[in-house]
Amino acid sequence: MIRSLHCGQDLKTVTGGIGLALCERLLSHDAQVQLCLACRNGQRAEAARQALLVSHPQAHISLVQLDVGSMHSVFKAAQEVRQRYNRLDYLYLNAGIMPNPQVDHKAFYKGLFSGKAVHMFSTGEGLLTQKDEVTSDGLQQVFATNLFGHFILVRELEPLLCRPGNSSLIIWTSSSNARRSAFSLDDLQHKQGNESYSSSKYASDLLSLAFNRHYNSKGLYSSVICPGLVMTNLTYGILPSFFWTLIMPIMWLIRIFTNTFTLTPYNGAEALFWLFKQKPEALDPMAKYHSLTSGLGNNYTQPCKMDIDDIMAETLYEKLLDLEDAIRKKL
Ligand SMILES: NC(=O)C1=CN([C@@H]2O[C@H](COP(=O)(O)OP(=O)(O)OC[C@H]3O[C@@H](n4cnc5c(N)ncnc54)[C@H](OP(=O)(O)O)[C@@H]3O)[C@@H](O)[C@H]2O)C=CC1
Ligand SMILES: CC(C)CCC[C@@H](C)[C@H]1CC[C@H]2C3=C(CC[C@]12C)[C@@]1(C)CCC(=O)C[C@@H]1CC3
Repeated sequence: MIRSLHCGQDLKTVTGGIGLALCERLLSHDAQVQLCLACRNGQRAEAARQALLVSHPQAHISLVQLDVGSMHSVFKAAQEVRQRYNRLDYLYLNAGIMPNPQVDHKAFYKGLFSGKAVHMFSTGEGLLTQKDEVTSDGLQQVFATNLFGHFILVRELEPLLCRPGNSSLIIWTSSSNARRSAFSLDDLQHKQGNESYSSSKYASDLLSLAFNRHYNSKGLYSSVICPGLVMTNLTYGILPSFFWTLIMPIMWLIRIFTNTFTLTPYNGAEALFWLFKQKPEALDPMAKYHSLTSGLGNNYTQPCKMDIDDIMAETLYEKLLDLEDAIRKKL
């Protein structure tokens, strides 16, 4: 029996985000798959469950309450999952936020004529800043939600993920916006800067590598994906949805030059779905798996080497273990 836990699967809009599209795709592929949706809002989680049951009435879908940005909630959710299940084959770490995003319009127009327009469109580099906040645990909110809550969750679910003779896979939804220069080992939480999103996603790339180094011998593997640019609540927070709808023909045009404009949650979930069909042992720990959509609308997954190294990954891992100790003492 395959069991799969997904963090951040709420149905917020009619279309839902990448997580919900993944659930649809998994159930269409294998109606027997058992899904456990870990969501912060009970009502929206139930709405997502009902939406999935409409197209897959026999599906096994359970819910667990989880606010991945709150460490108390992470410990409680992990305990609940441990009580309910004795194994997990896949853990999708998909929940992510980009609070108060600001677009640098000047940089955008400059970038258009710089000869680096394709790179700018595929990564958003230099275009976005965010304003972060502090959680009740005293952590930076983006760091806590996009990275640290997931780290604690994996550590707490270790007995279900590490089983002799069986391999399991954790899958991080990272981003093409992850950039080494936005991240500092001396400022893990990105207290000092205004690119907390990029920093947290780069940290998840590093952490995935560290997890592979520490857990492969126990049968646990970790992979990283990038969904491309997808129209979801996250992107509607950057520019209003009517604006994105208005410029849709321009985005289809840009897609001819950069296949990273996947645009729909279904397309964005391509790499998440592709990984589900792979043998964890065969995956490259240094690769980020990109969901891509061609100008003609065909989806495919392509690995791309990440700008990461073992020493940085190990240092990050050690620092997160120290922070875990401190949080455990506080709670
Ligand atoms: N859209 C895009 O272009 C890109 C997205 N990504 C990444 O894809 C992932 C999915 O985002 P996407 O579907 O686009 O955006 P959405 O905003 O639609 O989905 C994000 C999901 O994360 C959940 N979430 C956020 N904070 C928490 C929390 N504290 N606890 C539990 N769940 C939480 C949200 O739940 P709720 O409904 O309660 O808000 C929501 O279900 C994110 O990690 C994002 O960074 C990466 C590259 C590009
Ligand atoms: C004509 C339009 C396409 C103009 C839109 C300009 C920018 C707002 C966008 C260009 C590239 C986009 C991008 C993202 C957000 C919006 C853009 C900056 C992300 C950073 C969103 C979150 C991610 O994880 C990666 C995306 C990369 C590309």
